[in-house]
Amino acid sequence: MILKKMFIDGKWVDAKNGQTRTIINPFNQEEIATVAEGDQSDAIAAIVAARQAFDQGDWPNTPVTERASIVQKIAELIERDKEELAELESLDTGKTVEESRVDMDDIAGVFRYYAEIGDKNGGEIIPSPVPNSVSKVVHEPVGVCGQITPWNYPLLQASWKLAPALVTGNTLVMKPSEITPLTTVKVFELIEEAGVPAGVANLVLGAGHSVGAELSTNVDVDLISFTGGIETGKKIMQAASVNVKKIALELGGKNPNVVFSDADFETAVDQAMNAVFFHAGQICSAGTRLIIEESIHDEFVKALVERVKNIKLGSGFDEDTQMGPLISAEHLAKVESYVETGIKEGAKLVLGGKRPEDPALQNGFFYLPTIFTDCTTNMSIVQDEAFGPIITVEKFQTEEEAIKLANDSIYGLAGGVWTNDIVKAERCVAKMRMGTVWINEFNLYFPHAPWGGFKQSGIGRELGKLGLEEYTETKHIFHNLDPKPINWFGK
Ligand SMILES: NC(=O)c1ccc[n+]([C@@H]2O[C@H](COP(=O)([O-])OP(=O)(O)OC[C@H]3O[C@@H](n4cnc5c(N)ncnc54)[C@H](O)[C@@H]3O)[C@@H](O)[C@H]2O)c1
Ligand SMILES: C[N+](C)(C)CC=O
Repeated sequence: MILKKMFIDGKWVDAKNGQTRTIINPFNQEEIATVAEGDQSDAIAAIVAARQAFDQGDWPNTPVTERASIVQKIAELIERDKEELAELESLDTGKTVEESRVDMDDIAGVFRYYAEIGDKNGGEIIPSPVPNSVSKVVHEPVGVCGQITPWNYPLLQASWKLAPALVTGNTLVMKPSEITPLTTVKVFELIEEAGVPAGVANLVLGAGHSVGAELSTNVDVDLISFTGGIETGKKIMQAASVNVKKIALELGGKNPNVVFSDADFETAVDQAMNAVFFHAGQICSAGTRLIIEESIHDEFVKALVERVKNIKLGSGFDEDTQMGPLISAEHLAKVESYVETGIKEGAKLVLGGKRPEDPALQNGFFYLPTIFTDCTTNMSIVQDEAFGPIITVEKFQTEEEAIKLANDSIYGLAGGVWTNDIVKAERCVAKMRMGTVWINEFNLYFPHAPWGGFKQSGIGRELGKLGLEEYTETKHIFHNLDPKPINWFGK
């Protein structure tokens, strides 16, 4: 099996310690790749390269139009290699190839978007209170950026960091999740092909506690951008305080999906199902907390169960598969334990709650789509992010109650409201404490709109103009065109 290497200072290298890691397919546990397993020393080498490329290299001062055309070239190369990338992503994560193809289109779109807006952040002249002077604000790259990504959308989450960092003139060290590094390795091949200079974009593979921890603590890293779980996010925030790094955190969610009785019933059922069971619920913005108006609750649950029980589990490479496996044995065990806790807490299991019995699925990390009713906000299955195919159903009688239930979470990533009453919809979303709220929609994101969380779902925003600004420092330049002594202390 070919060894996938790391990319440091423009060279493909093995881990200094010679270690490797085997990557397995979550569908059948077959080995799909061997990759270098770097550690702290490789992270330091990459940070040194990125620091030198920023402090002494040309990249930060390269005209933004030139950087943008390289970012545009990366988008074109991703489109050229879309099928290979999609298949790699599905091998690595278990998601369907159809889903991975959609991801690759989104990813190319993110690079295109930042190539387009990279030169639209040119700063401004501001009115100066001093005669004969010029006051202007400019935006400069932050410096060396550490970028850490999760396993559920490996390349998509990487693209949200790579594209804005590169176009704004930063240098970077990226660490993908150690269990799903393959598409990120491939994209670094494309970054090299597109002509990004040596040392500007570096890739280190390895575990969070070694490579990730070094990126978070090393004083030569100016910004750390992290997407992952809340507990890791807290550690990174603490570590980053060592040199008051800029931090951007995209953390978890426990997202409410509120359905009023006047919503379009069929659409709401269909989308409630999609909101949770797409990618086996391994989505930060999955609509795991279904909050239904009491008058339609029973009928809605019945219709949902009828639809969900037919979801076809299987290989992401089979055309009729609708849901793949979970990512790992550890994650499967975590999901199983959430379900056990839910039962103990008194939630009513109405579907799933176990692994499938189909012999063809026994080597994969599969779990059946699971529905709990009779849930209350004090239950841990309603509060904790299980990150699996589990939906909890709560009911409400009044709009106020619905909003209270929706907001009753430490998280604030995303949420949805289903109703045909546009005034009620606007009233509700105005009160929902989340970074993204959808009306008659769920789980939609696109490059132009910012993404990020309220409350403990994170700090900062990715995508949109704000996603570009995360990678810049703002500088005020004041120029006195007619300097004279002030004589405040006399002559
Ligand atoms: N808000 C968003 O946009 C968004 C998007 C995708 C995923 N997520 C969240 O990601 C989580 C799932 O991903 P995961 O299980 O890979 O998360 P995780 O926190 O376990 O790992 C994420 C990354 O952090 C690294 N890491 C682990 N320990 C570290 C440490 N001490 N220091 C530095 N890095 C460390 C890991 O190696 C990995 O690369 C879920 O909570 C999900 O909601 C959020
Ligand atoms: C941000 N998103 C929705 C693409 C992936 C979350 O896990």
